Amino acid sequence: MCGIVGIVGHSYVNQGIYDALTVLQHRGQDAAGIVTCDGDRLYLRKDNGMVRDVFRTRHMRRLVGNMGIGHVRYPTAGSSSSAEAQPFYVNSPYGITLAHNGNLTNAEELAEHIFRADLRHINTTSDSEVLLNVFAHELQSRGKLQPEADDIFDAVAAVHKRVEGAYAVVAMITGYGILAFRDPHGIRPVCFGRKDTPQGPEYMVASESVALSSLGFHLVRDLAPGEAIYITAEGEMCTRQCAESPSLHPCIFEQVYLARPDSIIDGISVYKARLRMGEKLAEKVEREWPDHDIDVVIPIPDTSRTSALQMANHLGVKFREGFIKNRYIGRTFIMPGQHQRKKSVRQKLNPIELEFQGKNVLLVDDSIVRGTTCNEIIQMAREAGARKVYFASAAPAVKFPNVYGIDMPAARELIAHDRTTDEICELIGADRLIYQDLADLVETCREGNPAVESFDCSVFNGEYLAGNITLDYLSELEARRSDDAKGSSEKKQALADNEIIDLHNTN
Ligand SMILES: O=P(O)(O)OC[C@H]1O[C@H](OP(=O)(O)OP(=O)(O)O)[C@H](O)[C@@H]1O
Ligand SMILES: NC(=O)CC[C@H](N)C(=O)O
Ligand SMILES: [Mg+2]
Repeated sequence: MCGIVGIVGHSYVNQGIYDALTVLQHRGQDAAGIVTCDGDRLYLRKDNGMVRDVFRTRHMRRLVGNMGIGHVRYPTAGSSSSAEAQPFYVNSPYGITLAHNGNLTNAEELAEHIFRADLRHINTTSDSEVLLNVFAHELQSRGKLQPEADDIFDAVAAVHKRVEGAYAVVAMITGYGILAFRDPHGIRPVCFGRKDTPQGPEYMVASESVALSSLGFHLVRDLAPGEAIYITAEGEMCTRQCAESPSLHPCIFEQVYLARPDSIIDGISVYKARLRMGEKLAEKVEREWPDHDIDVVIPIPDTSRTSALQMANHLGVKFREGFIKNRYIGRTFIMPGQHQRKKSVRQKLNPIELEFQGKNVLLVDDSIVRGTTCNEIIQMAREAGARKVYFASAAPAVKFPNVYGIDMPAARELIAHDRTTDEICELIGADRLIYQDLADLVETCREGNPAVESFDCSVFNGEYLAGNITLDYLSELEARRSDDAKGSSEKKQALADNEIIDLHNTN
């Protein structure tokens, strides 16, 4: 779940893209990049790190031009080397740069085919570089000296036929315009907005609507599954459906954890969906535990705050901020290694002891994935003097790997995989554990937009709608990307860090 952004404006877009990336920082903390286009020249800056660290004033000054795209990365394929920071670039045809949120499930076959049949060289292990080369090949094969919107949309249609998995993409065609498209299952989000200026309209595409509103663009709508939008450098905009049988199955984990609460995704206010998650969870407690003895509801900051607040309201129990978050530490779940994630929970959250002493506390989190957070937090609550520590998750048990852009590659790393709720409860050291039911979670999200008939719930139910996800695929993914596997490839990554073969990257 990286963050993508693209702007076509009437003045330099560097600051706007930078600002949008800071708003999307919660979607990826590993690397950031911006490429801008001025006439027929591109200017690129990308590196590992948070947005504020990657772009210094000197870089910003050199990112000139009235259109550009940007990316914040949370790796789900390849390595976390700076060589795989995005946007990626190919020089032919026209010069194309591309940034991608999602994960291709047939990247290996495609890479092989691109080399053998399309005679294109891929220099990294990133699936996004593969995607760029498939698109470039398809656009090149239209054979036009000057591409028009229909040529570009035809190339997207051909990409949809070759590529499997999840992809929300923004790409820039040097000198011509900016393109964005969404996979035919609409798994990862992407929306577009417009701002009217005295010089004419400006357009922006982004992973989440919050990036648009914070830059003064109004949300026009989400891209439909399979749909593409093309905005020329002159500011003309058109859209086209490029997939043969599109159907919308947005990732439900965006609503649970990934997205900011102030975003609206596929017509669903994330904030309201999270409020409803809290309400449903409270109803479950009332149903299954009518004589509960909870004294206080305490959220695990940040993401669970909205659900926990509503849960407490509904139960008629006090809501208290029992953990204070160090605002300078990012999200722990999207950090690359288990050691770092574990250490960060303690650095990030600190208890206010008086809220725990002698009380039966209900700790509420949005989800339990590896169990890193709840393990530490329950221990901290006990150390702070809690009498009983109950734990509730606004999402159901995460039991299956994700293959669509969330880095959960190994079932055995998931605390709920092959375990009952009682077993998990014991393992995390809670006095009671309550999970949301999947049907309830789906209802809380659908209520926001009943037109969304189905969600990608694969991490909860193991049903993979896009791509051919076999047991072999999953075990191969686990072997390649589990924490152990990533650890052993660290040395290779360090070497790769010095191997960017790309546009001149501003130092
Ligand atoms: O079971 P785990 O593997 O620990 O994963 C789940 C936890 O990770 C996330 O928090 P994170 O710190 O990433 O972000 P937040 O501050 O937005 O809650 C999520 O909100 C849960 O708290
Ligand atoms: N989280 C994502 O969307 C990742 C995009 C891409 N698969 C990468 O690893 O760079
Ligand atoms: Mg959290």
